[in-house]
Amino acid sequence: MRALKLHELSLAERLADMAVDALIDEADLSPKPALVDRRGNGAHSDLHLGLMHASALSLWPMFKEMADAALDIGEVGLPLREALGRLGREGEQAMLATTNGVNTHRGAIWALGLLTAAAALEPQSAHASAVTLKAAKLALLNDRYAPQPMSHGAHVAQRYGARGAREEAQLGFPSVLQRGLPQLHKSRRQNAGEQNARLDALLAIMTELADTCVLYRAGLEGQHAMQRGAQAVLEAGGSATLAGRRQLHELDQQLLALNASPGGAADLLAACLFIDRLDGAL
Ligand SMILES: CC(C)(COP(=O)(O)OP(=O)(O)OC[C@H]1O[C@@H](n2cnc3c(N)ncnc32)[C@H](O[C@H]2O[C@H](COP(=O)(O)OP(=O)(O)OP(=O)(O)O)[C@@H](O)[C@H]2O)[C@@H]1O)[C@@H](O)C(=O)NCCC(=O)NCCS
Ligand SMILES: Nc1ncnc2[nH]cnc12
Repeated sequence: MRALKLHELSLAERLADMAVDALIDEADLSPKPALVDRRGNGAHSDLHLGLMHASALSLWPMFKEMADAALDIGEVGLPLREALGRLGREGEQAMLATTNGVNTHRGAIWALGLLTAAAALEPQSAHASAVTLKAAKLALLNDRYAPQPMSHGAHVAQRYGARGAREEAQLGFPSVLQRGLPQLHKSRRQNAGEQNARLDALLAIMTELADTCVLYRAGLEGQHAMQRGAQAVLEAGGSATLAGRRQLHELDQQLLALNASPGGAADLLAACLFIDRLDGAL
C-alpha cells in the first residue's frame, strides 16, 4: 500500500517555496559587494540578514496567491496583470509590516511575482526563455490601478534616462537570460563551486545593469564603479580564483565608499536562481 502523505504540495505552493528559497539563497550568498550577506549589512544601516529572511518568508502567501491567480485565470491578459498588481501591493504591505517600514524586496516582488505567475501558466514548458517571455508580456500590460509614486526608480529614470525594473521585465529579463544564467552555467562547468558560481552570476548581472538603487545613491560614478569592478572580477578569473577574490574585495570597498548598494542586481540574481531551479522541476 502506498504510504499516506499528510500533505502533498500544490503547484502554487511549490512555486512559492521556490521563490522564497531563491530570495533566501540570494540573501545568504557571501561575500556580495556592498549588499547584506552573512558577513554584515553592506551599505545599509537599516537592513540585516535576519530581516532579509523574515521579509522573504512574509512573501510566501503572496507568491502562492499569484500562482493560484495565474492557474485560475489561465492566460496572459489584463485580468491576470491587474490581479498580480493588487497582490503585489498587498505583498509590499506585508513586507513593510514585517520589516517595520524598510524596503527589503520591492524589486523582487515585481520580478519574482511576474516569473512565478508565468511559470504557473504553463508548468509543462517552464523553461527559461518561455517563462521570461510570458513574464514580459504580463509586464507590458498596463495595470490601471497601479499608483504612480515618485519612486527612486522614477527619479533616476528622469535624471539619467535609466531603464529600471519595469523595463528589465518588459524586455524579458535580459540581465538574467543573457548574463546571469549563462555565467552561472559556465562557472559550474568550470567547477567553481556552487557559491562561487552564484557570485559570478551576480557579477555578470552587474556588468551591464542600470541599477536604479546604485544610481539613486551614487549617480553615474557608482554605476561605473559597479559595472567596471564586476567586469574586473570576471576577467581576473571569477570568484573561485585568488586574483578574482582580490578584485571582488576591491569592488566591495569601492561600493561601500560610495554608499552604493546594488539591490536591483541582487533581486535579479534571485530571479536567476528561481529560473535555474524551475528547469525540469515542475
Ligand atoms: C514597476 C515597479 C518595479 C516599480 O518600479 P520603480 O522603478 O518605479 O520603483 P523603485 O521602487 O524605485 O524600483 C523598484 C526596485 O527594483 C529593483 N531594481 C532597481 N534597478 C533595477 C533594474 N535595473 N532591474 C531590475 N530591478 C531593479 C530595486 O529593488 C531592490 O532595491 C530595493 C531597495 O531600493 P530603495 O528603496 O531605492 O532602497 P535604498 O537605496 O536602500 O533606500 P534608502 O535607504 O536610501 O531610502 C530593495 O527592496 C530591492 O528589492 C528597486 O528598489 C514595481 O515595483 C511596482 O509597480 N510596484 C507596485 C506593486 C505592483 O504592481 N507589483 C506588481 C507585482 S507583479
Ligand atoms: N542582499 C541584499 N542586500 C541589500 N539589498 C537587497 N535587496 C535585495 N537583496 C538585497
